[in-house]
Amino acid sequence: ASDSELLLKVKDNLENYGSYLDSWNSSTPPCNVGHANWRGILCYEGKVWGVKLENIGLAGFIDIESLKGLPYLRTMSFMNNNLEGSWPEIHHLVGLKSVYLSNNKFSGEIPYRTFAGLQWLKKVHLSNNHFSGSIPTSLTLLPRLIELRLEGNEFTGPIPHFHHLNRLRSFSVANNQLQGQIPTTVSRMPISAFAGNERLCGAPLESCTVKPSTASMIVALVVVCLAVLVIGSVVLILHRRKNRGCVTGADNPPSSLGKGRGREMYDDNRSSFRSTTSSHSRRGDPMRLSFLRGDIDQFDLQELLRASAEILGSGCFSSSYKAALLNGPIIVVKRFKQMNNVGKEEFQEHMRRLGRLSHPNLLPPVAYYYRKEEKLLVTDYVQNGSLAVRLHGHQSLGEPSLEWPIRLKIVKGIAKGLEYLYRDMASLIAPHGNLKSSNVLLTESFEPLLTDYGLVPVTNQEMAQDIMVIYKSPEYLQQGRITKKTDVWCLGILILEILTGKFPANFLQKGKGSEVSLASWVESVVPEEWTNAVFDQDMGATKNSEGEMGKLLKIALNCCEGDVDKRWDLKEAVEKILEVKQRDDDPENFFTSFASEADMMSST
Ligand SMILES: Nc1ncnc2c1ncn2[C@@H]1O[C@H](COP(=O)(O)OP(=O)(O)OP(=O)(O)O)[C@@H](O)[C@H]1O
Repeated sequence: ASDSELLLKVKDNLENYGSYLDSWNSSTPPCNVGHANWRGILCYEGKVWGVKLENIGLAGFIDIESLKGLPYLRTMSFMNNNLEGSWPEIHHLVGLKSVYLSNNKFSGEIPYRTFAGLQWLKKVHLSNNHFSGSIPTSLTLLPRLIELRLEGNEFTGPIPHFHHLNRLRSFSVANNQLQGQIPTTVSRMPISAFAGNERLCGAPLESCTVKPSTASMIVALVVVCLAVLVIGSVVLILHRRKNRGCVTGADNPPSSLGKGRGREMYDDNRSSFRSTTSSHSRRGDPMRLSFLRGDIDQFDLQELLRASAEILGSGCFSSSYKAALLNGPIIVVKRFKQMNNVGKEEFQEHMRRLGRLSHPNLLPPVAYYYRKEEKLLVTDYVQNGSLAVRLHGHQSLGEPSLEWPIRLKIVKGIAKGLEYLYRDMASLIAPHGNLKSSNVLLTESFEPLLTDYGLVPVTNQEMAQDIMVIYKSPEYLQQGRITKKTDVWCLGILILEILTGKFPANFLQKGKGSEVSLASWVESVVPEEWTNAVFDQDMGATKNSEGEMGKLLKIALNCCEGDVDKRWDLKEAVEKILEVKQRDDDPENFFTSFASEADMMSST
């Protein structure tokens, strides 16, 4: 559809604009080069880059589906109107730099991932609406955020920990119902930014040493009891499966990986939390779930009690269960089988460390549970399942295979997530330790999320050697050592798997070099034959893209280099990966340059 058709649809869904939008009609395009024809439309070189409809008493709803079709849309303002209803899901407006919805009547919770991936977003103005629930945690990851105005809503819970606030010049969460300690990252803001939230404490407000009221103690007690019941049910379900043998994703042929397997098990193993809860709680085990993320009120524990558990898969290392809450998020509870040598303090400290990590390509744990013989990690459920299933199980699931642009996006996301782990878990020799396709999950927009990272220090050493991918590396198999470049080897093998569609035989190895590795097979084929013999035929290579595919394949081979001294380090590998383009003739990153020019013009 043309810009004009899309914007007319937007108009159709708005109400009460009177004659203000008379210029919005199909007789002229919204933009001519140099100027706008339509009122409230901002143009740049003949392209629609902004919609600004303020102070006109608008009602109706914002048709985001149509706005999605405007590739150059960078700013959107509907301030000072009468718009109501739930949060307009701006998640897909990926080029957006500013969003102004203040002084309307929007209400309800804002999905916590709604800002994920909106990497250009600088200004978010949502003040004086009726938004409720937690402040969405995805806001905390926006790298360019300079203005965040959330005052005058009904947000509850704590203020999340923001990561990129050096540039922030305008911030307010005043007049909400927030509570808890103000994170140090925002404590330099003026008192007025926090005013009107009775239960907030810590600098710049008063310190947090107030005695808890009786009411809050009762609430805390109820929450702990519910947590005990929920964990009881999960533990019981997990116990039932305890001795059913061990099948690692890594040791399995691709056909039995992931979703397909999960579905088979679903029928046999569907369990109700409620039915198992009561029997387990009678035994009165002292159990406590520790939450690592601020927005825990997303987990309504009473709802959890009514939820059903479904087995996603079970490996040597872990078994994963999906639990669907009635009106809330779907979560995954993962039980680890090989962590019983770790002391409580050490385990807790490590989990807190993992909980502090935050990056758009990581799936952080939400909560954990520690008992000597049981370790559970709770994470969000990720919609599109694992990369392993998408690569190897898509045919049996009747789903289309992944095209080259998506595969490249996945590789870049994995590289960025790994780079972050190397920076923030620098003390670990292998900051990931178990990078493989079943530990890469895909969001709805196929953004990859790394999981099961940073677990080497809390895993039993002798079992880790059988389970974790780093211990399949040439340096470990030949010299019994791992290095800072061992995760890079795992990355290389993973990229080969993504490009060839073949499951890496390396991971099947129990002993030394018993199988031809994926890397040596690729190396045995001459580059001229790569298009026909090496690249996954389902990837859709074209004359324009195969050169770039070849570049990525060479990068992977450099990462898989058996001689650790010659192997690239992570920094070099990531730099090279991020340089790969979708096509040989990619225009000089038009998107990026346009975005920064348009920003200079955005006076709003
Ligand atoms: N949060 C999640 N959302 C969606 N699917 C998940 C999630 N966590 C795990 N899975 C999927 O569930 C299945 C089982 O995962 P799990 O981590 O227990 O085993 P694995 O990765 O196959 O093997 P291993 O035990 O060696 O880690 C895998 O297909 C995995 O991709």
